[in-house]
Amino acid sequence: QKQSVNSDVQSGKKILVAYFSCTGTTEKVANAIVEVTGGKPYKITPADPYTSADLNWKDKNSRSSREMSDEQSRPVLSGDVLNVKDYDIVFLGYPIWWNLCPRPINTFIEKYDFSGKTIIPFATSGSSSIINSIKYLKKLYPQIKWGEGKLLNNGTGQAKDWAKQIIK
Ligand SMILES: Cc1cc2nc3c(=O)[nH]c(=O)nc-3n(C[C@H](O)[C@H](O)[C@H](O)COP(=O)(O)O)c2cc1C
Repeated sequence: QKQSVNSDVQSGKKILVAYFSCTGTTEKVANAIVEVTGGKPYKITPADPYTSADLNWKDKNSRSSREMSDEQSRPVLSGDVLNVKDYDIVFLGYPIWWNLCPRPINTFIEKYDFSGKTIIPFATSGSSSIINSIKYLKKLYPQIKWGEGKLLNNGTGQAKDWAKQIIK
């Protein structure tokens, strides 16, 4: 699978770097990936922005806790409408929330038709791995070609090295 991603990029396919980030950590590595790939950045923007109270994982009733305990939760997004047809490969970045991707990522994937496209996930976290979140995405969205994802907790240098190696 990785082989075909590489040759797709070599043949000049267009790259989108879509990401969701509340406190800037994922955004930093997303920007590093943009720099290396020449892809178009796209910030996934919830219509209702997350406040720090919303992000309090110690509070069972906070917005993020309620959303993550509800598999059907799909927070509404705002922001520019994407023309997915313009892109062949999508890097998709998010913070790990409760060992998963945040629900706005599900809203994003379901809002557009990514069937047959390659999506390469990347994430940042406090310490959790990305593996469980990818397993869940593959299960929910088998029509998408999922590239090998990567946890990018070691900053922009790691992000650049990784992205370079994917498009080389
Ligand atoms: C609601 C919530 C849940 C989180 N759950 C986890 C988790 O399960 N494992 C983990 O390692 N980090 C967890 N974190 C920490 C974030 O993944 C980490 O701080 C991430 O880098 C934030 O990215 P951002 O600045 O792009 O929003 C959680 C953070 C929040 C706000």
